[in-house]
Amino acid sequence: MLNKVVIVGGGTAGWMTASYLKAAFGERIQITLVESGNVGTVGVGEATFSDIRHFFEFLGLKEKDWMPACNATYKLAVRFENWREKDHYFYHPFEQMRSVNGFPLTDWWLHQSPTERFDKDCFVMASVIDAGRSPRMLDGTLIDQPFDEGADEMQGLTMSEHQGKTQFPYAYHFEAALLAKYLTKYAVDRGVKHIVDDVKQVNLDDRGWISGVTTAEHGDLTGDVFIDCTGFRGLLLNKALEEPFISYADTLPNDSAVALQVPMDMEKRGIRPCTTATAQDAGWIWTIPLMGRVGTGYVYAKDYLSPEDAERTLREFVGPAAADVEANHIKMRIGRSRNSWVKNCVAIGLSSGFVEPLESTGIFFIHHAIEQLAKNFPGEDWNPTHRDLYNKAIGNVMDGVREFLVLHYVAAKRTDNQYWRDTKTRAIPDALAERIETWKTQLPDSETVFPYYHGLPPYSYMCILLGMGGIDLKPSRALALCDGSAAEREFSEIREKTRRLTEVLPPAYEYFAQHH
Ligand SMILES: Cc1cc2nc3c(=O)[nH]c(=O)nc-3n(C[C@H](O)[C@H](O)[C@H](O)COP(=O)(O)OP(=O)(O)OC[C@H]3O[C@@H](n4cnc5c(N)ncnc54)[C@H](O)[C@@H]3O)c2cc1C
Ligand SMILES: N[C@@H](Cc1c[nH]c2cc(Cl)ccc12)C(=O)O
Repeated sequence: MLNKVVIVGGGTAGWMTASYLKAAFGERIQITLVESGNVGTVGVGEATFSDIRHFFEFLGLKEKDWMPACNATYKLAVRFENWREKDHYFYHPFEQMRSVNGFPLTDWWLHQSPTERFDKDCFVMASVIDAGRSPRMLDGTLIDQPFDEGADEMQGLTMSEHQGKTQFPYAYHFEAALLAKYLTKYAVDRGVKHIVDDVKQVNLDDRGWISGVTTAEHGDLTGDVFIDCTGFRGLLLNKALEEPFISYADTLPNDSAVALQVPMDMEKRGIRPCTTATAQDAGWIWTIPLMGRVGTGYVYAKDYLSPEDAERTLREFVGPAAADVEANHIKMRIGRSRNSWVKNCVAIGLSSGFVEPLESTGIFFIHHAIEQLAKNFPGEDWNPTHRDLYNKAIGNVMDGVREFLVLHYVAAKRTDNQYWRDTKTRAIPDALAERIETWKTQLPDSETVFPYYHGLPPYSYMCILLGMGGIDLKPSRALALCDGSAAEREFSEIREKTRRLTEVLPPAYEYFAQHH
């Protein structure tokens, strides 16, 4: 039986993989994780998809177990500011899209336009976020939802099995370093062998498969399956096995980031329960509220802005609270490895691939890869079908997310400088150009978005198209022939529900002050 796994790298990818494989295979698998004491982790990665609750659930962890330990907060949406024009914002929320008479409510919105805010008209959460509320009452109940932790009929499903069935109403923000620490304990308590040392060499056998890795002080580590979680370095997959990296730079030019972790009194500041992405002259700034600090960073294209200017802009954006904080400058490798599983090596995390963090997809990619690895775990015959299925799934997830991100820039109305004008003339994936033409007269649905699982449902595309404002959209022609009264009732029910929820839900800070 293949049961000796060596994981190289102890960032979010390494520890999530170690924890999940232990939870999946228990004593029947031996895992050694080696991480360097000299090479640090990337040090960012704080916002998630809502799907990550399937990960914690798989590990048998409840919010109360891990959230306080990671200074975690709730994320109800991404809030996009200034992408259309100055002082404009809209939300991409975690909330199921309603349908009326077979048409998505956003289509009715284009037809009837109750107000100029599609997000507030079509979703309850937009106003709940504006009011700074927690989606849970102080006693922990999740308001107005058909499911909850532990009582969710979606338990035990993988992410792709879940998609389209229900939409959980929130995701999380957390401190990446604290999550890695939490998962280290989880994994080590369950038998994962933890070595802190530098891998100096990757050893190949006659067939070119990995036979072991040589460490500085712990000798050779041998195994059956090697997981490359070494981050942007791709030490095993890209360096030792020479698997090529396919860059997405031609369509997604942001290749750099500068990050600050700014301590703050959140009681005074309050918690806005969402990630904010504020458009800038050469990219955008993320703002992620955690308990005790705000994580922030400027994602930009080096062709348009120097690291010094990016840091200066970010510091001006944050204000005096960041004066004593050291900046973390990061060069991002955007794209994916041609194949993430080659021979007996599987790359997970930044070594497999990465797109800029605009929709918080990094940890989602890791989670997805781990689910796929567990499902396709190799047997002694190394049947290539498992590897091929895995590689297809990983390639599709990343290519699909790339299309979704490119759409943000194509659809953003801003054209006020060269950076933003270039977003309208740069090449985009062929299929996306065709899809956008379709969406101008028929909002995205499951037949017209990227056709393989990539984590984003059609309603996410609708939010970006409607919010960014640069593409002219028309409602379905058929709506002119339909009776619109049911849609009007739906809009007024949303208004009513919004009013009620913003009254009864507690402020997000108050909720965490009590629960952490
Ligand atoms: C600017 C930015 C913002 C991001 N924001 C988000 C976000 O909001 N949401 C999200 O989901 N994702 C985000 N991500 C992605 C997220 O940070 C990563 O997906 C996640 O941290 C996983 O990183 P990793 O574990 O692959 O690599 P790393 O954190 O880089 O870890 C690499 C590990 O490999 C080890 N290592 C390297 N070389 C050796 C060696 N020779 N020997 C032994 N060990 C070695 C290191 O010690 C380290 O432990 C962001 C990424 C960037 C760059
Ligand atoms: N499967 C994802 C899809 C998703 C639905 N809404 C959002 C909003 C944002 Cl900001 C990211 C992702 C998503 C999920 O449910 O998390």
